[in-house]
Amino acid sequence: MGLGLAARGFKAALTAASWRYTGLRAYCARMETRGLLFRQLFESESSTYSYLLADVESREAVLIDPVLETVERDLKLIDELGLKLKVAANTHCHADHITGSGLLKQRVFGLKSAISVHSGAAADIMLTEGDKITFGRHSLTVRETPGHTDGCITYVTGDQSMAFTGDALLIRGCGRTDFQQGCSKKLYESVHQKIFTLPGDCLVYPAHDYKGQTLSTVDEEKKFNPRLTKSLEEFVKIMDNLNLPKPAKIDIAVPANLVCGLHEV
Ligand SMILES: N[C@@H](CCC(=O)N[C@@H](CSS)C(=O)NCC(=O)O)C(=O)O
Ligand SMILES: [Fe+2]
Repeated sequence: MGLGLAARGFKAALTAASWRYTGLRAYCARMETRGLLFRQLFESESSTYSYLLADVESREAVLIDPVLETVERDLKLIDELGLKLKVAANTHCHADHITGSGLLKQRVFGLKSAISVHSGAAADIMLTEGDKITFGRHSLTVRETPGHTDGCITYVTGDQSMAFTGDALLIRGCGRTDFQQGCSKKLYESVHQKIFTLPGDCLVYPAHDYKGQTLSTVDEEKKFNPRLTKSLEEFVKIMDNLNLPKPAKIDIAVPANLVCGLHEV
């Protein structure tokens, strides 16, 4: 007997979900054969992605954009995987949530926080263009990508196969430019000069996604991003007319993030 319509839909959804799950697991496993351990982590209230990267051999690890509310979850995972967390690396001074960097520093001996020197925020490591964060045999190179904020940076893996773009480039979108020194012209130039010049198959991992997507590629965004495929003039017009409500936590998040997340750096 054939499946009913609803049952068929359910089966298709299940197959897609399990494919996504096994696909992601297979992808992580494939990277581990290259000596890089990788996990994408999600905080649902702010729709923020954090990224855990570690050297399989030395177990040294970096956590990109940790969130205060998920510090205990992340520490448990780091402990379970037997990793030594070296750096909490921020892509920018976030306006919508408090970074986990300060609390992590209290919990992990020797851990260093990192942020751009242009962010106006305090951290142990103040980053500029070309700087490298090293963990075991791996490293992340800093590309300055201002525009959403002055201190936005993109972290790129040594083989240029992954870029952690913060809020500069989101999947089929980009960070807003209406507060925190935002400048749409600067953002357009940053994305075109510093991200779209990476290899086409370089995977793009943003700091947020509001539509349930997890990653993209440079080629995909060059082709399908509805804002950044436009001319500069059209882009500026789009950004001037987003009319987004300001992030609910902006008044507590920005001051906290300027001091690395409520805690002493
Ligand atoms: N509703 C959220 C804030 C959503 C928001 O403004 N997101 C920022 C990134 S966090 S600074 C953004 O740039 N969005 C771009 C867009 O096109 O949505 C909250 O209240 O926290
Ligand atoms: Fe942001």
